[in-house]
Amino acid sequence: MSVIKNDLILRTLRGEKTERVPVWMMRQAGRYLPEYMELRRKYGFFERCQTPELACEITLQPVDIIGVDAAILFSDILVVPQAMGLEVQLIESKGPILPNPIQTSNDLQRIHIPDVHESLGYVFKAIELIKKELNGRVPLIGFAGAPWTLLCYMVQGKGSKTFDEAKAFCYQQPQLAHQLLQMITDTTIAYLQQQIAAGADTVQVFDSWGGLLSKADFETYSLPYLEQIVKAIQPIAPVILFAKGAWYSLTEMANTGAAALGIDWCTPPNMARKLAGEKITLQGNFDPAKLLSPIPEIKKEVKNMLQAFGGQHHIANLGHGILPNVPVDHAKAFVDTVKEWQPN
Ligand SMILES: Cc1c2[nH]c(c1CCC(=O)O)Cc1[nH]c(c(CCC(=O)O)c1C)Cc1[nH]c(c(CCC(=O)O)c1C)Cc1[nH]c(c(C)c1CCC(=O)O)C2
Repeated sequence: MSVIKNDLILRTLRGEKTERVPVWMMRQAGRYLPEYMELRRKYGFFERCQTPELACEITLQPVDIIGVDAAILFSDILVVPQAMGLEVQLIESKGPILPNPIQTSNDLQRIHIPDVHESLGYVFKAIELIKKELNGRVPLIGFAGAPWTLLCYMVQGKGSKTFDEAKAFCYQQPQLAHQLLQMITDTTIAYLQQQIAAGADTVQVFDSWGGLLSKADFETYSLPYLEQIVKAIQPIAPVILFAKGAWYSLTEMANTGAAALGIDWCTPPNMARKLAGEKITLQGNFDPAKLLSPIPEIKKEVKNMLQAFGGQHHIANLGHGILPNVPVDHAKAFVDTVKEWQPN
């Protein structure tokens, strides 16, 4: 194992003070990069995920091109439902499609808690390769979808603005919903443990649709499962919880013992800090669409964001994934501004 030269993110996650704020971007390996688009023309989405050499090459692209302080594994949250036995297709311009979603207790019989070595071994191989190629330049972030967000896709069968069918499933058949959430949680814990065993230095749990639930429902259908994941994983590697839109439960999420909480751009940094407490690291929260502003405007707004977080116990990031139409030099301006900034 090589020593990590730039370990700013890991030190920030441990709650240490650092000489500057570290930075990475959600979905940093993706369509705004011409180098990614070139591989996208040649290989299918899951082919890119399942071929360790391709996953490795794509993971390293933003490290080499944009200069971020961490790599994030190139994969997708939907490889977990796939490993559990559901068919997942990724249709260009339509997003994910699961042709046989879960709707009844019979449907639950079609899925299982997989042996992650067998069904997701390609991910661990990719991680080993990435660690070798990174050679300690920056840490590697592993990840998984939160059980609630995966349930959304597994029940709705496709992307949605409201995930109303997934919510109806929970409200009409709560017992079944909890059974499914527990199966996803057990799979996710084993999956993240093996990502860490393969070399991931930290992991992020993406609850992209957490904010679709009321506080009470978030604390029924999402939080207890996030808590199980944190309890199992935090003793072996720092966990970043990102529940987009679920600002109302930041206190409860901080109480899980996670190392860091992701914040979206609708949650002001001072409010997030008040709710989450003084100790925990906060990550975020630049509006991804603001990367479409002129570069001088991006620089000004990034500095405002950094000042609002105060310069310590903060990992600079977007408040959600980078948009495909962001010019590369705008993404680079975001990263460079963070790297150059010092608090007043
Ligand atoms: C909800 C969700 C998914 N996947 C993910 C989430 C949670 C984060 C979020 O809310 O954005 C997570 C994800 N997906 C991908 C990564 C790779 C690592 C990274 O760079 O952050 C990560 C961390 C690659 C991807 N996953 C996907 C792409 C685009 C595929 C392509 O067309 O090349 C990439 C680079 C496909 C995908 N995968 C998913 C959707 C809805 C889509 C289609 C919409 C879209 O294209 O953005 C499910």
